Amino acid sequence: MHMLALGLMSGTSLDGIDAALVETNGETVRATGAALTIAYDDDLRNGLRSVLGGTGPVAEVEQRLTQAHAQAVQRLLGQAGIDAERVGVIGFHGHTILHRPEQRRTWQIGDRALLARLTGIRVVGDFRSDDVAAGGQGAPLVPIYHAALAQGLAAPLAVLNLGGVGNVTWIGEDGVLLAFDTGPGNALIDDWALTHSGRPLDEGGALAGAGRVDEAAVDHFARHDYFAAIPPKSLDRDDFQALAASLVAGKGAADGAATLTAFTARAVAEAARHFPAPVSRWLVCGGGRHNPVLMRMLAAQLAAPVAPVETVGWDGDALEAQAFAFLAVRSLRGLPLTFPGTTGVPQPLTGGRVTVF
Ligand SMILES: Nc1ncnc2c1ncn2[C@@H]1O[C@H](COP(=O)(O)OP(=O)(O)OP(=O)(O)O)[C@@H](O)[C@H]1O
Ligand SMILES: CC(=O)N[C@H]1[C@@H]2OC[C@@H](O2)[C@@H](O)[C@@H]1O[C@H](C)C(=O)O
Repeated sequence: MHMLALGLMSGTSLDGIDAALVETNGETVRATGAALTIAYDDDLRNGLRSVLGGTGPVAEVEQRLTQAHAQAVQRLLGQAGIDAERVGVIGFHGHTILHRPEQRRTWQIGDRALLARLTGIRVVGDFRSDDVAAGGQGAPLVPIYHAALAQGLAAPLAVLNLGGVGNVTWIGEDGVLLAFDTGPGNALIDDWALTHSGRPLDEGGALAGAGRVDEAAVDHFARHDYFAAIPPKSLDRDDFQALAASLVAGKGAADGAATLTAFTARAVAEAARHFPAPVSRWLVCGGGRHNPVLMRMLAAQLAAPVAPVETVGWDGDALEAQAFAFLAVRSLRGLPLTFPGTTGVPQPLTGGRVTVF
């Protein structure tokens, strides 16, 4: 049975909370509804930064983060004119502060019971733990949603998400999936922009567009073991931070931004080498598709056409939040969230924990 579900995602780029409504039975999507993003205020963003890695005032930041999510729910429902009683479930990803699947650890903060109490809606969260406990990568989780949306499109195709980290879903004929994190998405570019321009992102790729790419640095970057490793594989937000920082140290603002942007594009090109068969096109979602310099670099490096997901009628800003609505419904129904081809888990596996208010 289809139900109205509300998905919430606080992504690795630390830009804010995405919230979206979806009508789904966890297998097909009948309709997507309203969506919004609430940017973090500096206090909460700094609070989140201070607990990355799993240390610092985690409990206090978790409470503030959960309250901000409750406000996102109220605002979305207010804007859409929908009563909370009509929403069957909230899919609450929380915020990843630690991701070490090789140690069978992944940690998303977010207080399900508090969110359920504040909204009066049952909440599914903790989507990654069961997968990691079973030996999976715990990420990416969105591929099964990509596959649901892509029903009817010509395969093979690739759906690329450029958030803080990049991840890709290769969808073959008969819906076969291979998915993994590609490398850095926007996080390195954002951090560089903040340090060198005082702004939390390279708006429109303005900095990168004015700079020159250091191709030798890009080649060096591409020799990192991660790119040759056979997928599935996943990353923490800052896994490439030290390497990237050393490769752009001493560069001017524009050249550094150009080179970091080229790292992201090259990581995607390296990812394509692992595909079982070439794709007919790349559909791009996530904030990175708003960066025209990054999109141009991708188009120059990839063999198939590259376009934002809007070309096929999807909403590239709301897609991850929609996915957690979809995954929450799958969780309630006991349907698997992860698969050998998406996280490397030995068998298709259910996941998520439900809390009723
Ligand atoms: N107009 C723009 N110009 C350049 N970059 C942009 C623009 N808009 C968004 N971005 C980039 O997209 C990022 C946000 O992307 P998104 O919301 O997809 O990330 P996320 O969901 O937090 O991450 P993840 O998918 O890793 O969880 C911003 O931090 C910024 O780097
Ligand atoms: C551990 C974690 O939170 N990973 C995020 C991150 O951001 C992008 C990429 O790295 C992806 O693996 C994942 O998020 C999306 C929503 C996913 O699981 O599909």
